[in-house]
Parts: sequence; C-alpha cells; structure tokens
Amino acid sequence: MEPVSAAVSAVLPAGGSGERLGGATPKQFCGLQGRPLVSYAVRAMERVSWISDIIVVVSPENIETMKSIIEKYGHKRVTVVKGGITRHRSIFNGLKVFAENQSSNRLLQKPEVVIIHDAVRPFVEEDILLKVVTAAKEHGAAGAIRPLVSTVIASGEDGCLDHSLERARYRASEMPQAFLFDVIYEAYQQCTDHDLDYGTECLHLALKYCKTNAKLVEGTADLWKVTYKRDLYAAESIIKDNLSQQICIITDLKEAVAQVGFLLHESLKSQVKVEAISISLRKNDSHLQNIFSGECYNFLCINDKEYATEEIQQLVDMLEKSNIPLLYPVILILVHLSISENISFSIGLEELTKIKKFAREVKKKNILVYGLLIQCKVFFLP
Ligand SMILES: Nc1ccn([C@@H]2O[C@H](COP(=O)(O)OP(=O)(O)OP(=O)(O)O)[C@@H](O)[C@H]2O)c(=O)n1
Ligand SMILES: O=P(O)(O)OC[C@@H](O)[C@@H](O)[C@@H](O)CO
Repeated sequence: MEPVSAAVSAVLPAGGSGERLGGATPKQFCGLQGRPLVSYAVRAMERVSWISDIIVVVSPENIETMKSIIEKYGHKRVTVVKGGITRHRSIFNGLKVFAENQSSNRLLQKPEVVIIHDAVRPFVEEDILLKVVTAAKEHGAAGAIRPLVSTVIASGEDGCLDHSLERARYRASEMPQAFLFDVIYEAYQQCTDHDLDYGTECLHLALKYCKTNAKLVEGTADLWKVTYKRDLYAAESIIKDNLSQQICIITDLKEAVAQVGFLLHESLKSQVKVEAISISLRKNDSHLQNIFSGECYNFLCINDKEYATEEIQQLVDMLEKSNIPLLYPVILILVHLSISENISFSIGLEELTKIKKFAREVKKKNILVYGLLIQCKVFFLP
C-alpha cells in the first residue's frame, strides 16, 4: 500500500468510564484473549508505517495502567495524555500535545493530517485509514460511515412518534475520522462548552466552526464500537477467530522462510494469514516475544537440526512464559528437514518418537504438536 505523502498522526480517545458496559473496569481496559481492548486499537495504528505518533488519551487515574500496557505489549510511537470529562474534551487534550508540543518525553511534530479513532474500536485496517486520510487531505475532514440498521425516529413531548427519517437517506457515523490538523484544532478552540460537554460528532465541529464539509467514506462492517457487554463478547470471538487463522513460520533457515512463507501464503491466502520470520529459537529474540505478547499464532517450525525437540520445547516454554491464556489449541507443526547422503531413518524415527512423547505432554496445556519428517537422500552421480 502506497504510504501517504503527508505527516499523519493519530489520537485515540480512551478516557471514558464505560458505564453502558457496566462493571468496575472501563471497557478499554477489559481483556480480550487476555489482552486489553485498547491495545488492539493501538496495535492497529502501529501496523501502519506512515502514522508517525499515536496519542492515547486516558483519564488521570488510568495513566499508569496505560503506560504498563504500552510496556507489556511493546507498543511504540505511543504517548499517553490526560483525558477530560467528556470525549470531546479528551480529544481536544490529545490534539493539544501537537499544537503546544506539551509531551515531556518526546518531540511531537504537528501532523498535517490527524486521525481520530475511538480506542474501543479494535478492528481498523490500513485500508480505511488511508481512505479517510486521503479524503481529509482533499476535503479538510473525512469520516467512515455505515448503513443504518434501525430506522431513526423522533418522539413528541407525549412520548409518541412524532416522525421518522427515511433510513436510506441517512448513515451511521463511525470511526476512523481524519482531519487537516489545523481544521479540527481550530474547531476545538472555537468550540462552546455545550458542544464540548454534550457533542458526540467531530465531523459536526469541523462543519459548524470551520465550514468544512467532511467527505463521507463507506466503511467496513467491523468498524463498530464496543459499547455494551455483548460487543465485548462479539469482539473477543472475532479476535479468537482471526488469531486461529494465522500462522507464524519460525526458522533460522533464512531461505526456507522465504520459500515456505511464500508458498504457504499463496496456497492458503484466502483462508489463513501467514507471517514468516527468520529467527533462531535458541535466541530469546524480542521479535518473537512481541509476537507472543501480542497474540498466539499457530506455529510452523522448520529446521534441519538433528534434535529439533529441544527447539520446540523452547517455543513452548516461551509461549508459557508469555502468560497468554491459551484459551484454544495452539498448533505447533514441526517440520524436520533431513537432507544428507547417508539417510538414517533411525535418527528420524527416534526423533519422531521423542516428538510424539513431547506432544502428549503439552496437549494438556492446550498446545497441539505435530511432527513432519522430510528426509531427502542426496545422490552424487558418478
Ligand atoms: N471522557 C471521555 C469519554 C469517552 N472517551 C472515549 O471515547 C470513546 C468512545 O466513547 P464511549 O463509547 O461513549 O465510551 P464511554 O464514555 O467510556 O462509554 P459510556 O458512555 O458507556 O460511559 C471511548 O474510547 C472512550 O474511552 C474519552 O476518551 N473520554
Ligand atoms: O457517543 P459515544 O461516546 O458512545 O460515541 C462517540 C462516537 O464514537 C460516535 O459519536 C460516532 O458516531 C462517531 O462520531
């Protein structure tokens, strides 16, 4: 995907209390597959290389919680900012760090375009972000929209139907939204206290205070906001489903990664997301830790070492140390390549016996291990 030819940053309002969801923990800090909801939105922004800085706005009492999440999940390019009593005030605080460069620990360049995305909307992809940013560059503001599910009606003072709106003419305003920084910052500076305290729509502020008609961009169905308990359950099952369809190929055989990763991706790309990393399990590599700290993949471990079981044991140990709840089977497929002149099936079978024994042990931990021994005899022609 072509990067954007503009300085772009993101503000994620995460300073609410989640009253509609209920419970003591604000919804943005509720765990999904053991990982706080806010961390998914932060990671979604991090995956986009052309987003320079990510500002997460949280209530004062949650600043340390947010900082520990950033540390635990290895989030980068993130600055935590103190929120306000309303969502608009929180967003305004997030924008101020750019305008007034208030951030103590890093120099934050004022972006040309700023993305605003609720931190409780975990499913946001680069595609929609690029669309709203590109549209905001041209129009000054842009926002994702979705068809309405229910019809909008207005009630009279007697509590009876006064009129209804023609549903086809209206849309639901979702996130992400994007703005020329100067447009949205100016709008917030002009904003009345009433708008700051009771408004719910940033696009409206750009129109009201900067005469900027936002471009409306059709969004995907998964842009919805976690608001009620049911949304948390739905988000968790979507995350679980997504994770179970990902494979991480691990090997220190660099050429193998490229070939197997490409072949697997090509053959499975319609159903499975494949990430190939060239890494030695013997090293406690931070990249692998980041993968564990983010999510459990299914792993395809390729090696040509004589005794691969120790390596797979290392992977299981790292998985366990990453204390990710293995709420569903994690699949480890160990592909042992053995290419040599003097094939000795005994080594292969001996290795497979060890793997079978190991697999029985780890199955109790919800980790399913499969071994694949590929032995190629090399012949030298006379
Ligand atoms: N003072 C506030 C209120 C809300 N938000 C954030 O704005 C986003 C969307 O708001 P909403 O879904 O309304 O969150 P809450 O206000 O927490 O929910 P509720 O209204 O149920 O309390 C959330 O990420 C929320 O954390 C914020 O940053 N600061
Ligand atoms: O009113 P809430 O705080 O629940 O939601 C805030 C926004 O997400 C909501 O207003 C969208 O329609 C986008 O503007």
